[in-house]
Amino acid sequence: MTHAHVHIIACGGTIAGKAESEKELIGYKAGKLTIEELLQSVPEVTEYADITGEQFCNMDSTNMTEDLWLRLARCVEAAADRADVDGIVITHGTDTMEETAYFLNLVVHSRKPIVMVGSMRPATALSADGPLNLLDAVHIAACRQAGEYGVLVAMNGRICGARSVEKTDTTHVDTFRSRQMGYMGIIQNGIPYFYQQSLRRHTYLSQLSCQGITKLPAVCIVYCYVGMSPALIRAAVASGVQGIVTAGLGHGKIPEAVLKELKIAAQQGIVTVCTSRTLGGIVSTTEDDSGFFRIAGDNLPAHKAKIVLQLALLQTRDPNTLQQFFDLY
Ligand SMILES: NC(=O)CC[C@H](N)C(=O)O
Repeated sequence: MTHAHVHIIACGGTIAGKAESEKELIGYKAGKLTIEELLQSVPEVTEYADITGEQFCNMDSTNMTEDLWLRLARCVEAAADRADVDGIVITHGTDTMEETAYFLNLVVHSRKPIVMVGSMRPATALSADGPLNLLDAVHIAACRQAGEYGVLVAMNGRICGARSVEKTDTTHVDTFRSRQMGYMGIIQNGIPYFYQQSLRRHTYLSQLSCQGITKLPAVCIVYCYVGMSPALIRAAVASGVQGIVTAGLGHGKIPEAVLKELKIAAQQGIVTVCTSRTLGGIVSTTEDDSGFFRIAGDNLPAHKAKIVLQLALLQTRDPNTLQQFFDLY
């Protein structure tokens, strides 16, 4: 049987992390091992696929930037366009993995498997979770069917979709979940099993794109809480944002004084997208008596709604048209 060719794009994170001792699970440096060293820790990968690798960056994903996202999207797309590549694995720090996964899910227009993977324990730890996670990710990327479901996150035996995946625990290995929508699949003993897929547009069906873009539109997130100052909105406007995503209360509610500032911002063409800090349920469209139209972020968390808004703003600034993107993606 001929092997699938899986190309690994390495970005760093804890999976490439090193600590002073094998007992040290927190005080370590992320992004230290190279892709070659990572692969040495799990030589079994070559039994299941022909592996090539490239070091895209080697960093703590806390410092991921939108500029790197644009470059990474091009790198992934270039790999996916290669006739000799069947699937792609991206190793990445877990802190921003859900954002990178969703960004790539929207802008990489490929039907080949794209699987993101990381670890919660550094490579030097007792019971490091990286090697098995990496082996699992390679198995999934070698499985043609996996390309149907958009960008996937494979961690701790679970397969999550990019739209719904969330990091739910600061340090535990069982941190990546899809609490609202459930896992897309499970990987057991090297075999991926799929149970569901997202009906929201992604990868080969996505009409969002960052092609030819050197900078994403500036959008910020404002978290709502008792005692918040409307000055936060004025500061955001002064910083030059084109849009503001609110992580609102309950059904996306925003304190009156803050809402007033958002209405003023709207007069300058700055759009507001409402999400909820509850991280569960849907925020639906609301228009108040003054005709101030707030875009509804659906059931996306603020940091994912921000990505949709940034990509949609590349195509339109009309709030009603922007809303349609949130209904589709
Ligand atoms: N478990 C991790 O990967 C977290 C380590 C680091 N902060 C990162 O995201 O790269």
